[in-house]
Amino acid sequence: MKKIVLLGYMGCGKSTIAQNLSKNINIPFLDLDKCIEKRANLSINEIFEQHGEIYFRKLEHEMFVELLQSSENNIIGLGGGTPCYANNHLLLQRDDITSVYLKASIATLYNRLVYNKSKRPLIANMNEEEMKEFIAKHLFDRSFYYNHAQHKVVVDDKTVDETVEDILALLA
Ligand SMILES: Nc1ncnc2c1ncn2[C@@H]1O[C@H](COP(=O)(O)OP(=O)(O)OP(=O)(O)O)[C@@H](O)[C@H]1O
Ligand SMILES: O=C(O)C1=C[C@@H](O)[C@@H](O)[C@H](O)C1
Ligand SMILES: [Mg+2]
Repeated sequence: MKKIVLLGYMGCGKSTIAQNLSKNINIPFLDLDKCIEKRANLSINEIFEQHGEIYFRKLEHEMFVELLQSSENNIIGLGGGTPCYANNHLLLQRDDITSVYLKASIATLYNRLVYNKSKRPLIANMNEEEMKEFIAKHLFDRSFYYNHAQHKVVVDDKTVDETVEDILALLA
């Protein structure tokens, strides 16, 4: 089986869906954000605060390339911004991987992120109105990159199990 790469905006469910998919098909899950934190020995927030976003994007690209190079079979959950920097979107089209964009609407993303923003440095300090506007604009800008995935699964109004089923159908 090819490596499976899940991508999409912050809060679309990459980590949650990947963990469930991993249990279902018994393939290990690697969360790119967690791999970066381990390598840097700092949280994502600390990397942004101490070194800035450009440094983070460099680490993110290096780690993504490294994970794709390994011969191990796994599911990789990307960071929300991974496809949008360093030409990472082109890597999504490699023949030796299956890439899936978990597509969520602005409303779904807002509802999931509004009480869960402290560990997400891009939105951590925004109020509700600012967040709504930010997500709408940001998702619009990023969609170009997300749409380079080989497959798209809409996650709105679906349970975790339903989304996992949709991905399994793509892999069958
Ligand atoms: N049907 C659903 N599918 C996936 N996640 C859901 C669902 N319903 C609620 N959630 C919740 O949405 C939140 C965001 O999910 P998750 O952290 O997996 O997103 P993410 O894409 O990995 O975000 P990030 O890019 O910030 O790491 C979690 O709190 C999760 O429990
Ligand atoms: O959307 C983004 O740009 C980010 C999403 C998170 O997964 C982290 O990778 C980081 O907070 C940046
Ligand atoms: Mg995640």
